[in-house]
Amino acid sequence: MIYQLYPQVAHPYRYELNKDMHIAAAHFIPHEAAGSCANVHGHTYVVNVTVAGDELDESGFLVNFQMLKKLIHGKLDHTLLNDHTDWFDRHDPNRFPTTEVVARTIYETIQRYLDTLPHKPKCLQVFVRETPTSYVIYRPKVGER
Ligand SMILES: Nc1nc2c(c(=O)[nH]1)N=C([C@H](O)[C@H](O)COP(=O)(O)OP(=O)(O)OP(=O)(O)O)CN2
Ligand SMILES: [Zn+2]
Repeated sequence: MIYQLYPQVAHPYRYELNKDMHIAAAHFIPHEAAGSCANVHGHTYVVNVTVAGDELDESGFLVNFQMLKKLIHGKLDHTLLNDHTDWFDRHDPNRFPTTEVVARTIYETIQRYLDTLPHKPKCLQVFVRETPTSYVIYRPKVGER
């Protein structure tokens, strides 16, 4: 159970929802600057996703919480992140499985799904905590949301 307060994002929308997920996964950062993190090791990632919009769908949902979980937890939980070559690439630093890239790629995955919905909700923030002392927030630029 996660009951954590996350940084707020200011927005003009009527509805905002947040979905928390715990993801147990391993990774390694394929670069010498990562030091010991270049070796395979594991985390329980704590992820919070913020979605907003003005309209609900025919179910009364902004977006189904279960769909957000399926898209992210369903793909990554109990996996080696580096194996997801559609998300990560050992030859491109913008696609190494760092906390920054994990947060951005979660955003991209969710927004791609939201873009298929007729009422067009927006993902405004993705919070990813990799360790008790390290987290990243990814937010799209104002013109993208
Ligand atoms: N900007 C980033 N720096 C580091 C990342 C990252 O994704 N982005 N990742 C790592 C390692 O993967 C590591 O798992 C996490 O690093 P760190 O916060 O140093 O973990 P510790 O638990 O050892 O932190 P302490 O505060 O020292 O206990 C490294 N850097
Ligand atoms: Zn790590």
